[in-house]
Amino acid sequence: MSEASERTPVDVAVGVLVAPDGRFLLTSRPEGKVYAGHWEFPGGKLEAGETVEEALRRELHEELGITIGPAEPWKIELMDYPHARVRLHFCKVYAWQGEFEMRERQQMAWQTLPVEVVPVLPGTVPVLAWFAEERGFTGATHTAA
Ligand SMILES: Nc1nc2c([nH]c(=O)n2[C@H]2C[C@H](O)[C@@H](COP(=O)(O)OP(=O)(O)OP(=O)(O)O)O2)c(=O)[nH]1
Repeated sequence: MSEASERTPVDVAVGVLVAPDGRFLLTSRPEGKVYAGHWEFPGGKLEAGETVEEALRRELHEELGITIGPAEPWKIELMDYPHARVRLHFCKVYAWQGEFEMRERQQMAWQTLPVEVVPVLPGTVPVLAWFAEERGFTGATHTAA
């Protein structure tokens, strides 16, 4: 792969599931993926022809076994990793149906600020800062790995 195509951003749909009590869902990256064991918001790459919402609905069904209601676009963030450049489309989701099943043997944790699980994925850190701003939370949002 040429350097230029390696650095073309890959679009990723990411779900920020918010429960009625304000807690949000983090999941750990499965074994075998880059950053395995790091905590993130669940989601994955768009497939050809998919919208962000379609990709999110598919990914959360594949990974967590749930069917999401509407996905509300929230923020877009570009991240440069050594392995890839990704454009993260964070969407808030307030409604879903079905029981959670960790279909990739990942772990899940409902969290609030400050986040207790460690380590969090670098691409997750800005989201915690947006939550802090929204919620008037001051102080460290997470424990640095
Ligand atoms: N799901 C998710 N991915 C994130 C977040 N922050 C962040 O930088 N990323 C990055 C990590 C990965 O490079 C990319 C997502 O790709 P992935 O490998 O999880 O997606 P996928 O499930 O489609 O994977 P695969 O089929 O290619 O194995 O986005 C986040 O909060 N959630």
